[in-house]
Order: sequence, then C-alpha cells, then structure tokens
Amino acid sequence: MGDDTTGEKQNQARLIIPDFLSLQECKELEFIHRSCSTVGYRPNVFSTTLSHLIATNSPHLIIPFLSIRDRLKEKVEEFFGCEYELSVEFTGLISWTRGASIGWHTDDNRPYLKQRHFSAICYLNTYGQDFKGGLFHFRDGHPNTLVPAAGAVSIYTADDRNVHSVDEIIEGERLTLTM
Ligand SMILES: O=C(O)CCC(=O)C(=O)O
Ligand SMILES: [Fe+2]
Repeated sequence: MGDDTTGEKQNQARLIIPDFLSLQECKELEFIHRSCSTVGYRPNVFSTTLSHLIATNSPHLIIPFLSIRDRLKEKVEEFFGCEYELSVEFTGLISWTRGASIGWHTDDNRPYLKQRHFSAICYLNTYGQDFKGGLFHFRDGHPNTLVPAAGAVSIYTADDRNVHSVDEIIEGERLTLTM
C-alpha cells in the first residue's frame, strides 16, 4: 500500500494532454519563431522570449501567446489545486537543433529557481516528421518516455519528483513553447 501511495503521488505530479493546442496555433508560433528567434542559452539552441519580442520592437507578436498562456495557467491551477496562486515567470519558444540534448535534471535546480513550482512544455512539432532524436524521459514513474507531437502539452512539478532528460537531436529542429 505504501508503494501505491507513492505511485499515486508520482502520477499527480505530472499531466500530459495530447491535443492542447490546435495545429494552427502551433504553426502560428512556429512562424513567430522563424521570424524572430535569437541564439539561445545553450549550444544549438535558439529562443524567442516575450521580453525579446518587446525589446526588438515586435510587441504585436506577443498577442498569440497571451490566450495560450492563460489557458495553460488555468489548466495547471485546476489540476494542481492552486487556483489564482501562480504567476508565469518565463514564456518562450525554444528550438533545439542537431547536437542539443539535456541530461537528468529538475527545473528548480538552481538556488535562484526555487520559486519555480511547475514547468509546462507545449510541443509545436512532431518527432519523426520534423526531427529525429529529442525524446523526453522522466527518470521515475509513469509515463516514462514522451514522444513529442505537435499540440501536446506536458506539465510537471519542477522538483525532484520529476527528474527528466531529453535525448540528443539527431536531425531537424525540435520546437517547444516553454513556460
Ligand atoms: O523540451 C523539453 O522537452 C524539455 C526541456 C527541458 O527539460 C529544459 O529545458 O529544462
Ligand atoms: Fe527541464
């Protein structure tokens, strides 16, 4: 029974919704990334953050993000039972090209990230079709491996219940909306 309880807690720490965004929304965000992305925070990674869109005088391009961001925030608050408690700390489009990968980590893994409670990753394109490699893995619990598909969202707590990694991109470009 102890194990069951642990399993249940583990399951509650993540939520995967296969069709959260329409393909049209994915395409629109992809278009913005193609027009505005800049060199990202790690090798072979490119990003388009909302602050970058403001700084480069493209504030109109923020509009498509806003309703998606609210929908996602509502979903997180509903699922994790923290209505009206969250504020969104980061919103950006992030693409990974050949050679990019990330090993096991949690998303609150720096002292200055401890205020981060949840991560949400919307997949804007599809494994096997747009890129090869780039599978997402949770170290513990279920589901274990996520195969990125356009429109899906994965929401998980940023703590050590959700240690995760992403395989190296072998070909193409893997695009996400990350919050
Ligand atoms: O893109 C993903 O699927 C997750 C990326 C990730 O874990 C991170 O950037 O911290
Ligand atoms: Fe991560």
